[in-house]
Amino acid sequence: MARKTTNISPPNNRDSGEQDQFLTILSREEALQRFEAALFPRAITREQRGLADALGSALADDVVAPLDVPPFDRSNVDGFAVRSVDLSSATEGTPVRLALNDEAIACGTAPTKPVLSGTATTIATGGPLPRGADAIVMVEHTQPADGFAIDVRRTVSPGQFVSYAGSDIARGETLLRAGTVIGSREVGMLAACGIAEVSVAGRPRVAVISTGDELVQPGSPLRPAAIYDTNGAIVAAAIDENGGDAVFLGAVPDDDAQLEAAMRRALLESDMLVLSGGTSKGAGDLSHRIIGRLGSPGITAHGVALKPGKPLCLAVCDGKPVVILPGFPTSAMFTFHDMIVPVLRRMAGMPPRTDAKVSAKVPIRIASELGRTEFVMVSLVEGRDGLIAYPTGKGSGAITSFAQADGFLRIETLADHMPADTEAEVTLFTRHVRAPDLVIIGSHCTGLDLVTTPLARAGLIVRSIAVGSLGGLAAARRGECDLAPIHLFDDRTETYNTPFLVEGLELLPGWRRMQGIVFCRGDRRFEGVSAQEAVRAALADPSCIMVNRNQGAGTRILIDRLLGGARPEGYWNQPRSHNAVAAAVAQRRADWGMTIAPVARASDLGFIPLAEEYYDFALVTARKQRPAVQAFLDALVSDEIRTALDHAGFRRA
Ligand SMILES: Nc1nc2c(c(=O)[nH]1)N[C@H]1C(S)=C(S)[C@@H](COP(=O)(O)OP(=O)(O)OC[C@H]3O[C@@H](n4cnc5c(N)ncnc54)[C@H](O)[C@@H]3O)O[C@H]1N2
Ligand code: MOO
Repeated sequence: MARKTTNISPPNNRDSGEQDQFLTILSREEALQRFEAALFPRAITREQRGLADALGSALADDVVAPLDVPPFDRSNVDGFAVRSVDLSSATEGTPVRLALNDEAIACGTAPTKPVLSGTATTIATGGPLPRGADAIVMVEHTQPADGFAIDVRRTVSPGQFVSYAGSDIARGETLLRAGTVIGSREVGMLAACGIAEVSVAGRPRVAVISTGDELVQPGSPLRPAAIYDTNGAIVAAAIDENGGDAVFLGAVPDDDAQLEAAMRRALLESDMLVLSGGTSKGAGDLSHRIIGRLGSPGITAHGVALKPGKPLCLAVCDGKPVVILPGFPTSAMFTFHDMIVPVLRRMAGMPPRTDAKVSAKVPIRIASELGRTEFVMVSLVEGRDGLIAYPTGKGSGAITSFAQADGFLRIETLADHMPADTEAEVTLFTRHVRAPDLVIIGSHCTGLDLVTTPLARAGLIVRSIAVGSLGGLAAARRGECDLAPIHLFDDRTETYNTPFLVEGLELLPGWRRMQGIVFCRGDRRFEGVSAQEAVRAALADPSCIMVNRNQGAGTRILIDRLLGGARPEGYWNQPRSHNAVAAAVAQRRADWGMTIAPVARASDLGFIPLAEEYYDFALVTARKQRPAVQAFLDALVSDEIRTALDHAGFRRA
C-alpha cells in the first residue's frame, strides 16, 4: 500500500509513544466465537423459486413427500401380469397355460379388468399392475399358445418384477432437509413428487471492496508500482461458491472520505460487506477505523493468532457482518475460507462445509511462528509409501501458494516448526485429489511448460513444484518425483549437472540457456561491446548500479568471475531468479545484471551473450517406464516441441 510508507517507522501516537492501531490478538476460536455471537441467531430470508431457478440455493425448509413414488404398483418389464400361485406347478416339461385377458396395459393406461385365476394380462414396462395380479412374467419366458393364451414353463415368486407404490419415495417421508443445496439430483426428486416450486433461503448479497492506491483492475494497463487487484475477483468468486451473491464494487483508494462513503453505500445495499487490504498497521490502513462509525457493536475481533491472516478484522455493524481481510492474497483467501465461509453459509441457510482430510508425509522441515496457529498450503504427490505433502509456500503475498495447493496442514500455536517426515493431516480444498500422472520437482523454466503442453492436451495431470535444483535432486533421491529439472554448475569439473547425479538417477538432457548481460537498450556503456568490456565500463562509472544473483546460483559464479573481486554498487541486491534480474533492469532499479536470453527477450532488454547454462533433468530410473514419463520423453524429442523451444530461445542439447 503506497501510503503506508509515508508513516511507517515513527509511532503514530507521538504523545504516548504507542501505535494507536495496535492489534489485540485473539485465538482463532475466540475470534470466531465473538463474531458469531454478535450475528446469530438470526432468521434466514425465504424466497419461493421455480425448480430451474432454485439451482445452487439452499432449501429453507424440509420438504416432505406429498405422494408415493411410484404412485401405484407397476411392472418393471414387458410381459404378463399373473397370479403367482397359478404357476406353482410350471416346469420345462409341464407348462401352465394362461388365458389372456382382453386388454393390454401400456404406460399411462389404467387397467380395467382383474386378473382372475388362470388368466394373464399383457403389460408394458411401467404399466400399473391390475387387480388380482401379484407378479410379472417376462415376455421372453412365455410361448404364445392357441386360443389367445400363453404357456409358462417356470414358476414366479410373488412380487417378481413389480415395483410397489411408495417403494422409491414414500408419502410423508422427509425427502430433502432444510439446508440442502439444490443440484440436478435434488431437482429430480422434487419433480418426481410433482413439486414445481420450493422455498429457498435467500442468497445474502455481499458487497466486495478492495482497498489500496496501488490496485488496478484486470484488463487495464499496469502503471509503475501498481499491481492487479486479485482479491476482488477471488473473494467475489468464493462468495458465490458459498451461497452468497457477490457484488464487486471495485477498488477504493486509501482515502478516508471516499472509503467511508463506499462502505456506507455498500452496507445500505447489501447484507454483508467484505473488504480486503489496509487492516494491518500502516498509516494507509483506514478501513478498520471507519468501521467504528458505521454501526454497533462494531469490531468484534481485530488481530487473530493465525498465519496467514493475523490482521483479520471482524465486525458487526447494526446486524450486518463487516469483514476486512488481510491484503496479501493468500492471507485473504485463507482467512475467507476459514473464518468467513462458516458465517456466510449460515446466513445462506447452508449446513457447515465438511472438509475431506487425508494423511500425508511432509518431507522437509517447516519453520513456523511461535504463538500463531499456522496453516501451510501443500501440494500432494504420490510417494513410495503413500502421499507426500509439499509446502507450496511462497508466502502470504503470493497467489500460487493457495491456488496451486491441494489443501493445507496445521502447525499448532505452541510449535516453532514441524519436523521433516511428520505424518500430517491435510485438509483438502476439494473432496477428491487426483494424484498427478507426472511429478516434476526442481528448478522451473518456461521451456518446461512448452514440453508439458502435449501431455496436458492428452489429459495427463502434470504437477510441477518449483523448489530449486538442489531441492529437486533431494526429492528425486527420495523417489517423490519422476523428474528433477536442474542447472547446477560444478566448480571443480567446470561442468553442469552430471557430477550431481547419484545412484538411481540418470541424466536426461534438456536444453541450453544462454546467459549474458542485460541492460536497457540504448545504454551506450553496454551497446555493441563484449561482456568483459561491458563490466569494465560499468566498474569505471560510479553511478552504474548492478543487480546480482543469490549465492549458489550458477549465474552468480559467472558474475563473480567477471567482477574479479570487485564489489560495485548493487552487489548486495541478490534476487533469486532470472526474472527478478530482468525486472530490476527494466524498471531502472539497476543498470545491468546477468540473466538468460529468453527472459531478456521477453522484457525487451539489450543482451550480451556470455556462456551457456545447461538445464537438464535428473530422471528417477525406477519411474522411467511410467506412461507419463514416456510421454514426457516423447514430447522432448518431438518436432513440435523442438521448434517451440527454439522459437522461445532455448537451444536443444
Ligand atoms: N509492521 C507490520 N507490518 C505488517 C504486519 C505487522 O504485523 N506489522 N502484518 C503483516 C501481515 S501478517 C499481513 S497479512 C499484511 C496485511 O496487511 P494489510 O491487510 O494492511 O494489507 P495491505 O497493507 O493493504 O496490503 C498488503 C499487501 O497485499 C497487497 N494487496 C492489497 N490488496 C490487494 C488486492 N486486492 N489484490 C492483490 N494484492 C493486494 C498489497 O499491495 C500489499 O502488497 O501486512 C503485513 N505487514
Ligand atoms: O497474517 Mo499475514 O497473513 O501472516 O501474512
